[in-house]
Amino acid sequence: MRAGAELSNADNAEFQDDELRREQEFIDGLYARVDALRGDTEDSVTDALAQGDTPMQARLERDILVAERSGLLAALNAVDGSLCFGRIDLTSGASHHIGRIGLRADDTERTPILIDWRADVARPFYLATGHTPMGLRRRRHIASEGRRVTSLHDEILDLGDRERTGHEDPSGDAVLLAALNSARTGRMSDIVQTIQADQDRIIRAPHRGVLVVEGGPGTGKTAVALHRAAYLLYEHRELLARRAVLIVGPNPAFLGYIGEVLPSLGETGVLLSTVGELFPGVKATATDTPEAAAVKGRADMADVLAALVRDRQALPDPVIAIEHDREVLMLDEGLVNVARERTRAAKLPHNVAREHFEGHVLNTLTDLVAERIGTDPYDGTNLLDASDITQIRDELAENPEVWSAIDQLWPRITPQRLVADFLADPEGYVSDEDAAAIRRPVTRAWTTADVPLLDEAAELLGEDGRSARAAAERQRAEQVLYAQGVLDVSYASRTYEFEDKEDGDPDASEVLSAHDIIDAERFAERHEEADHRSAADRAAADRTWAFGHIIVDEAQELSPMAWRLLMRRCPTRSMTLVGDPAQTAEAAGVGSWERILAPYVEDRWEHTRLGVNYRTPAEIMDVAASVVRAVNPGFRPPSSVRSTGVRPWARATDDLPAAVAEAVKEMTPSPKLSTSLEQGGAPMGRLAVIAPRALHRSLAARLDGVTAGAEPDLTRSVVLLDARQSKGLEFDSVLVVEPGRCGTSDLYVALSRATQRLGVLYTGDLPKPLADALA
Ligand SMILES: Nc1ncnc2c1ncn2[C@@H]1O[C@H](COP(=O)(O)OP(=O)(O)OP(=O)(O)O)[C@@H](O)[C@H]1O
Repeated sequence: MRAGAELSNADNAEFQDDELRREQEFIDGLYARVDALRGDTEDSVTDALAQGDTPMQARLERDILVAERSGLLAALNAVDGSLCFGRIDLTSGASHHIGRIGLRADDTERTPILIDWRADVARPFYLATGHTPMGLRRRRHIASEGRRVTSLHDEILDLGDRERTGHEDPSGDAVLLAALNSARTGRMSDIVQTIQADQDRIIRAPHRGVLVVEGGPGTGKTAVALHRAAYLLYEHRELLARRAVLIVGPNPAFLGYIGEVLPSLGETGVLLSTVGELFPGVKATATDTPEAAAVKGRADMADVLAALVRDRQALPDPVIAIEHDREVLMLDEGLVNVARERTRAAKLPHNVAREHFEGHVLNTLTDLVAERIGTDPYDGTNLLDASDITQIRDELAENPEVWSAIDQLWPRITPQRLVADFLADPEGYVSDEDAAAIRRPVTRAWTTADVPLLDEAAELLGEDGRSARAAAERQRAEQVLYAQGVLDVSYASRTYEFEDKEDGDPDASEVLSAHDIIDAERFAERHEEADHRSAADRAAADRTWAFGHIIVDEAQELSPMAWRLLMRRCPTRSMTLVGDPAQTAEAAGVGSWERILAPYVEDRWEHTRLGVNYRTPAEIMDVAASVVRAVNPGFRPPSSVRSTGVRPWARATDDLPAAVAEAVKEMTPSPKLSTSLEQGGAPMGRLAVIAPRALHRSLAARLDGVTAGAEPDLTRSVVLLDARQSKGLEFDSVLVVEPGRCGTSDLYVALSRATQRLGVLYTGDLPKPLADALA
């Protein structure tokens, strides 16, 4: 580095090269440390796995070590090629390199050599400004390709400091703009190198309570939510590794799109899911009409389901006759009503309460029998003693007619049965119009809007204590069987060895086999303890799991019933909700955060806003905003951080498939562009054709290699989507087809997906706001 003297061009180039070389050397050292750590970790995993027949306890410890080390290995592998991206030089003379993970030197002090971006020490990298330098004199962004440093971008934060490196970036945003202008890959990438100050504050907001992050298209809500998950996992590692973080997204394609961000930050302990996947054992494969989804999502469905359950707790009409001991017992409405009210008073879920109801009915019938056979004809007193009564009760409990009456009056019900029956015959529980919207045959597959109903039903029904015990017993028996199988295998292999070595006489051996020291019961217990699935995997299989933190993306879309489900999964209410009310598509969605949250946290939640659009250039955002402004004149879209000078266009056509095919050719990278954008022969640019679903078949027929359907492959160069599917995604170029057939918010979403180019194709007339904006 030199003081700011004048340099010749040649001197300057050499000076810059020196600086680059020094940085490269340092980063080579970091990679050498990573390689060494990786080697050690791999060796310890291999050694542990090679410890064949160790005692059980040692084997458990080994499994834990393998799981932990494998996680570490995954993190080390994930950061390879993008380990270090920044450096801060402090006025104190210290300097720190910032990276995706933290590293320490292999010396006795274990000196930190790379600071994790989430550590407090790294914070000035994101927040310092010339106005508030936070003790920094310089911030450096380091750009790399793989392990090779390609350029340095320095910002001088202490204006009195005259030392220069030759890599000064006076605007301070070259790295950000390069990231925003880079070709899309079909997978979201992390933004760890260029997190902006307002985003950083949200990422590091305290863990407790509900935080709502609102912002228009492209303001980085999704990116911020994912980095917040990584930050919380770092800051509250112990709690969140145990309870896991749940990230809820609108559809599987979106989850695929964001799925690589957290692993690239070295974090894997997160469950990504749609609401439709949150009831273990059910996969939502069918689709509701918007009307049906809206009815099913309404908060009053909770009351409807509660009423359905109560109605299953029936009364005899007017009496059930039970043949017992050559007599007939009359179980009438009055008697059952008493048993039912006593059972209900316990306020237990229906299936759990069933045991109580059984008890009350058996007692009632016992009284009837005792009265008949035990009453003294002279003074009316009962001559039976306690053991007689117990015997009568036991005999009644053996009578299948008693059980058939109980099954009729208080049946065991599964959530699936309750919801399927309701949807097949909803009359009487909802209005005729709503019933017409949701009615469907019992056999149809589940939809996303059914899942919160199933979950609500599961809460109301609970698990019958007896069947829960039976299930636990079954599971235990399976484990014992499994353990028996393992022991048998070990026994068989022992015999084989002995036959070779000891002439087939097993008893001649001094080697103990597993059979000798442990039986299947004990082995099963050990096996149970050794459930080393990650918390995220266990959470995915457990409907009643309480997550440590929940992040909801596109939160504006969720129905009140979906919120009930999510709140049950997060009793601590540690949540981050991100969304944009202007992009609400679902009729079931709730219009205001107040209304969503009041039932759960009253007004105890934080609201924060992101106002800069990093995705959509100003030229495109103006067009997108015009659509919302037509219905809401006061609407203010987020301001775009860049403009490209490329104007969006609109063309009329009377042959849509031909016009789309032509436009797709124009909008996929030109040969000139593709030389710079191609990598490994595959064009980097991605184009989305966003068209009404009814046109997909005819359009796809004219587009070679296009990907479409419910879960399109977003890494392909041309993707065909409808507006709803495009939510949350982004592409280099977007072609919107027949905008007049989209609702306002869907069209706003579709028009705001492009990072570079937007074209519009239509038949007939262009909607007026678009015609004005594109004139
Ligand atoms: N600080 C940043 N540095 C680099 N890129 C950023 C930054 N913030 C956001 N981006 C990029 O801007 C784009 C939009 O971000 P993101 O998808 O998170 O926005 P969003 O608010 O969720 O948008 P939408 O509501 O339209 O889905 C992404 O490509 C993201 O990587």
